[in-house]
Amino acid sequence: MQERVNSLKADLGNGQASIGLWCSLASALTTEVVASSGAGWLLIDSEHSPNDLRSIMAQLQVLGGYPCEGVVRLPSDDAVGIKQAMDVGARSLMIPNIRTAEQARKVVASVSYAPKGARGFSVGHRANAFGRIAGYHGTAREQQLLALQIECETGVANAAEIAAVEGVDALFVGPGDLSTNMGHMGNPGVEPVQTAIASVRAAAARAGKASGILAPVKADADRYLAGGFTMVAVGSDLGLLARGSDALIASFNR
Ligand SMILES: O=C(O)C(=O)C[C@H](O)[C@@H](O)CO
Repeated sequence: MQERVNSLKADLGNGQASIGLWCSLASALTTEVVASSGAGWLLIDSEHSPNDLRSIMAQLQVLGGYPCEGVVRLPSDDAVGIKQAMDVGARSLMIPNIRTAEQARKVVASVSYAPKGARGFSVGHRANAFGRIAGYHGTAREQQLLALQIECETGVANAAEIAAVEGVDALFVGPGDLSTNMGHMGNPGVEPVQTAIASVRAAAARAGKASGILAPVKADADRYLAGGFTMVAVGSDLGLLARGSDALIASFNR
C-alpha cells in the first residue's frame, strides 16, 4: 500500500496557489460538508477551536474520501501534541507563533524520525494505515507539509532564518495575532502590519518556500494572491454559518 500524494504540498511546491477554508466547528459532519466545496485544503483548528485528538481524527477520516488536504493546526509547538496528532493521521501541520529559527528546527525534529529528528516511533497507527504503508517510517516526510505561523514582530524579524530551516515548507501569517502584537488589534489592514506581512512573504520566497495567510475578506484574499501568497484561507465554517444565518434572518426582519 502506498501513501496518498499530498496534493497541497505538490501544488505549493510547484508555486501553484491553493485556496483553503478554516474549519473551527470541531465537527466531522461540517468538515465533510465543506470538503466538496472545491477547496484545496481545510484547516482543522485545535488552537482556537474545541478540537481534540478524536475530533481531529474523525475529520481526517472523512477527508480521506475527498480531494482536499486536511491541515491540522496544533495549539502549540509541543512535541508530544505533534506526535499524537501525526499518529492519528495529521501529515500537513500548522504550528502557531513561531518566533525563531531554533524553534523551527525543534518543530522539524518533532515531525521527523531519527536520525534527523525525534518523532516517537510506533509500528502501527492510522498515519501508516495500521502498518500497511510499506516503508512509511522512511518515507513519511515526503508527504508531510509543515507550515509555521509568523504572528509577532520577532517572527517577522526572523522570517528569513525561519524560512531557511530545512523541512519548513511554508510561512503562514496569522493576521489577527500579528496585528494585535503590533499594537493594531484585529486590524491587519494598517500600513505597518501590511509591510510586515509583505516582508514575511518576501522572506519565504527568497528561501524558495511558500507563504500563506488567512483572509476572510475577498478583496484582501485577491490582493494577497496577486502578491504571491499561495496558501490562502478565504473563510471559515464558523464565519459562513454565523454570518450567513444572521443575514438570512435579518432579510426577513424588515
Ligand atoms: O492570528 C490569526 O489571525 C490566526 O492565526 C488565525 C486565527 O487564529 C483564526 O482562528 C481566525 O480567527
